[in-house]
Amino acid sequence: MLTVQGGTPLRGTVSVRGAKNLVPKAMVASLLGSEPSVLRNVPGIRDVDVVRGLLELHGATVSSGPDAGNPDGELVVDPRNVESAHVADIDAHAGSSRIPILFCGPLLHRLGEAFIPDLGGCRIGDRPINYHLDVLRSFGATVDKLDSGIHIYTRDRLRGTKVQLPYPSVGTTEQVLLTAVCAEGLTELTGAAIEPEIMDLIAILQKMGAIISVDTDRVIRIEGVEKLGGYVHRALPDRMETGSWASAALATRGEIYVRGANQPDMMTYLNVFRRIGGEFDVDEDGILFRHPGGDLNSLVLETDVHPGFMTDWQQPLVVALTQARGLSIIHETVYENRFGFTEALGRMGAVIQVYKECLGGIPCRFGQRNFNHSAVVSGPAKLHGTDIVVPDLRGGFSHLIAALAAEGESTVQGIELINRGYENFMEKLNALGANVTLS
Ligand SMILES: CC(=O)N[C@H]1[C@@H](OP(=O)(O)OP(=O)(O)OC[C@H]2O[C@@H](n3ccc(=O)[nH]c3=O)[C@H](O)[C@@H]2O)O[C@H](CO)[C@@H](O)[C@@H]1O
Ligand SMILES: C=C(OP(=O)(O)O)C(=O)O
Repeated sequence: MLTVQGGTPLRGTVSVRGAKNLVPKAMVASLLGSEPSVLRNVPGIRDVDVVRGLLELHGATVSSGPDAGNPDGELVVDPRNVESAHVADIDAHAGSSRIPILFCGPLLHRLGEAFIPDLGGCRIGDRPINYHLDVLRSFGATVDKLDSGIHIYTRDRLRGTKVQLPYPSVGTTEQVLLTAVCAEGLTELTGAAIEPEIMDLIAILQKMGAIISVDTDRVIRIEGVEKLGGYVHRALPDRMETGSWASAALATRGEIYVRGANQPDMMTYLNVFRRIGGEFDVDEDGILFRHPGGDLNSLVLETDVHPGFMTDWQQPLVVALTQARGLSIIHETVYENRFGFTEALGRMGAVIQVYKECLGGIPCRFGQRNFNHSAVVSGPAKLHGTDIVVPDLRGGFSHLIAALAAEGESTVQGIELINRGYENFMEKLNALGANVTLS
């Protein structure tokens, strides 16, 4: 449990490393190669440990790692001895992250079959995998749902296909990429997601020998090749963590320099940060985020797929908006259930009302479907400490910064969930002058 004494502005420097939404997938991609791959800038987060464990279960050798002796966060994955799709304790990884579903393409190419445990990840909506399974079927694989997970297999080489996504799903776009690169012939994906982490994955696959073109209007074409090699790659920085610290600076009236932050990937966030009244300076090594003093501005915001405002930025920003003058309206259009964390904020004194209606310009998939996916925040609210149980990764970080912005003491339980996406967050909080103690 964490005890937080709030009310002190966070000031100082934190470093961000490779993106949680790229690094584990880059590790999976290494399974497609005939030689070892080297990934740099790997953060010490739980999602990386989970994928490392899965790769080792399948027979890959994973060496180095993000420890004190490895400041560059280098990870070497040697897939040459991968020979097992059905690993006895794969269920030990059930519920730990979303990544296991992305092992399908590489394992089908290498071994002709894959066993996928039940997936984890944040409980912020139903998170079905119907698009993934439809895509795998369309490449020619057979999908059997078992009590313990899913068995996917093929006797022949997978064939290129045409896929049209009903929604630009990040994971399904990655599923198509990781499967199509070694399938026979051409794959055309329309309605693709184009998040920066996907572009970085495409860069990795190209280094391995893949032929992938990203056309206009969310169309990606992949020409399958017979064989891929290894890669050497430095992962792009984590824009979700960058946005989280930026929101923490606003919420606590502080000033945080995020070393490693990359402006091009933060464009949309930075525009919103400036509209709220936040100030920032970009230099070669990172971005300095600061509270301007005085009042913040309220605003109307919709989350969306890239290049829109990313859903993973939403929860920490809501905490900052509790301190803005006036009414802010947030319409969450990516996940149907991402406002559960506001209940604890309400107990801390925030004034937040959630609505089932689409309170935004774009009617989204969740309108008329009974999901609380819009929120109205009224501020500025004086926050006070309370007892909190972390609900999910970003919700947990948001609770933490709310506790740091609040007057008095809070207790936060379940902080292990935060390790899934924030490297060394306790050390970083201490470096920023936060008054937090672990017991
Ligand atoms: C590990 C990782 O990279 N996670 C990110 C990834 O999640 P993830 O890849 O799981 O998110 P998706 O983009 O696939 O999901 C977007 C929407 O599509 C729906 N959907 C998705 C797949 C499917 O088969 N059927 C279906 O209906 C989902 O329920 C959701 O409403 O992208 C999200 C959107 O940027 C981010 O919030 C997550 O941090
Ligand atoms: C929703 C998130 O992640 P995941 O898809 O891994 O649950 C997130 O990082 O905010």
